[in-house]
Amino acid sequence: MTGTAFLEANHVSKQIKKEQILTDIDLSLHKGKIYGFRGKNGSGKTMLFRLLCGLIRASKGSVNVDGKTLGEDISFPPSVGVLIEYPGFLNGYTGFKNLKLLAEINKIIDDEKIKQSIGMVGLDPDDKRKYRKYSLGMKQRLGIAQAIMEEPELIILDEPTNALDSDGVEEIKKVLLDLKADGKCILIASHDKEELDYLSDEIFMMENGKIVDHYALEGDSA
Ligand SMILES: Nc1ncnc2c1ncn2[C@@H]1O[C@H](COP(=O)(O)OP(=O)(O)OP(=O)(O)O)[C@@H](O)[C@H]1O
Repeated sequence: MTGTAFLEANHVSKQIKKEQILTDIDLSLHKGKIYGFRGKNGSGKTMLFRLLCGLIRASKGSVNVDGKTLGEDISFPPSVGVLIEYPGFLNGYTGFKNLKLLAEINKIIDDEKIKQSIGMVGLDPDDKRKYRKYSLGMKQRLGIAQAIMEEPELIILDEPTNALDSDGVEEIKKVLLDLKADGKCILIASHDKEELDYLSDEIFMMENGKIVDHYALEGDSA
């Protein structure tokens, strides 16, 4: 693909103690695309995502976002939405209140935008139930709303459709394709080959912390 990549990983490796977790990862990812990451449990998808969003640092190599190097020019990508494992939502607050607390960190969106994001993932923004009463699927939807509410340029989602019923999966697929059409750079890890193939422009296959295959999907939903 021509043009400057939005997110680049250059020979990235990660070692924790003696264990080699990621080895020589190269990525060149663009805006307006969805990238799917597939691999067995423990193949390194989550660790790679942590690294790309600045939560951990590479042992070797570098990650650049929009031309800036993580850990040198910037600590975190300037505009990123992340869903990795279970977000630390507070049990005693509603979904809206949880997102409002998080929105107060950056202060770039108002209540209306929070409610709109909650609605986009198929939840009721005015639901008075506390987070502890949410089903697993509702928690997952709220996690996605949290990741997209500030309209970040880079969206990193680890298993976004986990725990969702088939309606939920369809809703989230549509949300992700709309975000792609808006020019976001979207990374998704999933075990579901069919879902990943449907959404993605390119697939990265991971095995033992390495990218063992990388291919573009023809005739995707773009
Ligand atoms: N904090 C840690 N310290 C040391 N090793 C870790 C740590 N976290 C994960 N690992 C190891 O890193 C490897 C990659 O794990 P990772 O969670 O990235 O895999 P994954 O592809 O996301 O798996 P899954 O599909 O189960 O989510 C595994 O071998 C795991 O045991």
